[in-house]
Amino acid sequence: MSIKQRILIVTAVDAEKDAVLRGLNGNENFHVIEVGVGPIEAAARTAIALTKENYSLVINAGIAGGFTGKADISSIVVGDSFIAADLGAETEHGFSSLNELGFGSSIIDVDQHLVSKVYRALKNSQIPVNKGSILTISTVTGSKETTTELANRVPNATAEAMEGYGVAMAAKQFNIPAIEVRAISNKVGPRNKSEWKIKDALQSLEATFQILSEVL
Ligand SMILES: O=C(O)c1cccc(C(=O)CC[C@H]2O[C@@H](n3cnc4c(=O)[nH]cnc43)[C@H](O)[C@@H]2O)c1
Repeated sequence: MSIKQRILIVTAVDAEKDAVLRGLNGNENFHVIEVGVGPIEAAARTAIALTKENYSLVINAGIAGGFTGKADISSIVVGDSFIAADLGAETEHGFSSLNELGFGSSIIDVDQHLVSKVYRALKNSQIPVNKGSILTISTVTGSKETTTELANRVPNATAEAMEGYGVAMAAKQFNIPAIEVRAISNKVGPRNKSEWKIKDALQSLEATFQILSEVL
C-alpha cells in the first residue's frame, strides 16, 4: 500500500500561514510552514523542510503586489513561471538577467497542467483569478519608474512578491514540482503601506485554500 505524500505550503509570515490553515480546515494532506521574508531565507528554510519529509508538491502562498491592469486587489494570481526579476546586472544599456550574463536562468518553469488545474478550480468557484508571471524581488518596488521598467522588461508580469523563486529553487534541487499562488494586497508602484488591503487579501487566500484543499 502506497502512502500519499503531503503537499508543502510555504508562506513568508505567520498571518499568511494562519489564513492558509483556516482555509485548509484541518486537512492533513497539507503541511504549512512560514519561512521569513525574502528569497534567501525562503530557499534555505524550504530546503531544510524538504530534507525532513517526502512531499509531492511545494506551493508558495501569500500576499503580493499586483501590476495595474493585470491583477486587482483581493484577486488571486496563479504563477505560470517564477522569475527572479532583480537577479542580474545593471548595465549602461539596462538590466541584464542571469540568462543574458550566461550564469544560468532567472526563470523557473511551472508545470502548465498544474497551473490550469489550480486556475480552473478557482475560476469555477467564482474566485477572481488570473494566470501570469510572478516576479520575485528582494526590494519591494516603490516607484513609477521601476514599475514601468519591470512591466516593459517582463510583459507577462502579473504580480510581485519576495519568496517564489527561492522556494522554487529549493524544490527544484529535490525534483519536486512547485507553484506560486498569491492574493493581491496592493498595487505595484509608489509605496504607501497604509493603503495595503492585507485583511482582504488574507481572506481571499483563505477562500483559495478552502478550494484547493478539495482539488489537490
Ligand atoms: O502587517 C501585517 O498584518 C501583515 C500581514 C500579512 C503579511 C504582511 C506582509 O507584509 C507580508 C510581506 C510579504 O508580502 C509580499 N508582498 C506583498 N506585497 C508586495 C509587493 O508589492 N512587492 C513585493 N512583495 C510583496 C512579499 O512576499 C513579502 O514577503 C503583513
